[in-house]
Amino acid sequence: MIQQIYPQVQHNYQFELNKDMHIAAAHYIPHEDAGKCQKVHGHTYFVNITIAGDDLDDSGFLVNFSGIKKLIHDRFDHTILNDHTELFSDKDPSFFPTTEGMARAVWEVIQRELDTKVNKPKCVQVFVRETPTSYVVFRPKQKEEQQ
Ligand SMILES: Nc1nc2c(c(=O)[nH]1)N=C([C@H](O)[C@H](O)COP(=O)(O)OP(=O)(O)OP(=O)(O)O)CN2
Ligand SMILES: [Zn+2]
Repeated sequence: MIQQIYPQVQHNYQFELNKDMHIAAAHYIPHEDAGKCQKVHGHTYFVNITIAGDDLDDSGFLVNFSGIKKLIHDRFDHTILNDHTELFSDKDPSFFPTTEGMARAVWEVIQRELDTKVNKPKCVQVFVRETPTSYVVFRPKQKEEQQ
């Protein structure tokens, strides 16, 4: 597992947890500007997910680390990202499976799950490294009532 320094996210929650994982997946970017990346190719994505909150659940967890891994790793590992048509589209550039698109998709899947929890944790940052030299950070827009 790569150990690295992550960009920090500002928040006022008392607890913050981070879960790292590797995901082996293939994709292609359906646009001529993507050059060689228009062809199907693979990456070992490195993903760091940051979740924060003030309240713990009945297990004393903000959220179970293994549940987070299951949700994301089991869904995407050894798949073709473009096949996840519930999250990505080959027609709408806003939903191409770019590094940006992957970071936002991971956030959406995680936050949807967190919204079902009684202690209401928030996913405050998703970091996705696609190659040794390229990464994206996704942070949700803050709503007025959030911290
Ligand atoms: N903003 C984005 N730009 C690019 C993306 C992307 O997802 N978002 N993706 C690609 C390619 O798919 C590729 O996987 C990554 O490109 P790049 O970092 O250029 O990869 P290299 O290994 O060739 O880069 P080096 O600078 O030689 O290390 C392209 N752009
Ligand atoms: Zn790629």
